Amino acid sequence: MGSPFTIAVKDVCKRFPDGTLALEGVNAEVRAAEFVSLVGPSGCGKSTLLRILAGLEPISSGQVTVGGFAPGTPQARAEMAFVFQEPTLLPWRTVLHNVALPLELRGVGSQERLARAQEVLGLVGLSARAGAFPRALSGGMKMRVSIARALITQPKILLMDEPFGALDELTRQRLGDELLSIKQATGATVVFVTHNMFEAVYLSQRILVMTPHPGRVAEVLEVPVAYPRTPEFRASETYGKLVYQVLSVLEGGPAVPPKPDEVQA
Ligand SMILES: Nc1ncnc2c1ncn2[C@@H]1O[C@H](COP(=O)(O)OP(=O)(O)OP(=O)(O)O)[C@@H](O)[C@H]1O
Repeated sequence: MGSPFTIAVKDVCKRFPDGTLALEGVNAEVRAAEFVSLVGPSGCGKSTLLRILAGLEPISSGQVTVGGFAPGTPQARAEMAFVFQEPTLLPWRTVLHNVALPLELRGVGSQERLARAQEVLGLVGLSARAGAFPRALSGGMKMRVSIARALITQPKILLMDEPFGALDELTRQRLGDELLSIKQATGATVVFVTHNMFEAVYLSQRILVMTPHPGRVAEVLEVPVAYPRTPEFRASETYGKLVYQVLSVLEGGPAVPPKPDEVQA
């Protein structure tokens, strides 16, 4: 997947036409191949920020670059894919043809796009269901299809808006592990919106904690634990302390990091 790719958000404000000030003075940077989560209470502007990065929403002031390009430009769009909370699959198409759709829209020939669709279905463990229709899939499987569809264009950046929000805890954890494997295999940069602090700590290298009215980045927390993350990490004291740290910032308290000797390698 290649060249370094970074997201830079400088002093961004977003006011909607009805006057709502959704974001004010937001600064953020995402390094190439980094996994960054956006967390914060409902209405703090997480989805708005993600939609701005995707070029789906204009900013009112400030500066945003995605891999050096303005969001929404063909160059920026070519490098990213968006995964929503709802898998939004076309019910009349098989899994394979849903996954192949982005390549079809780019004019890639049938043989090549179906071969690539098979490949990415393998990445999400769904090769055996290529011929199934969405109605025959569980919620977790539908989300895997949605992720495969996002991966088929080999995006350098994956923007994910609460992708596992509608799933049960176990499926959520499994998909989280799969997502980290995919991220490691593809070198993709991931920006991930979640309400779940445990999920944010488990998956991320850094967490941007946002606060509302207007939406701001209150704190940037490092998760100083190397990949691969393991079930032991979930059971560790470090994990609990990091989650507590995020919650503390959300409640307006200090971001007291765990002491270095408490952090696992
Ligand atoms: N199209 C819109 N027009 C006006 N206001 C909007 C629009 N979209 C979002 N907002 C407002 O902007 C603020 C941020 O919304 P946003 O959806 O980004 O928050 P969020 O942190 O993603 O919330 P949630 O966790 O509930 O999804 C909220 O006050 C919301 O009501």
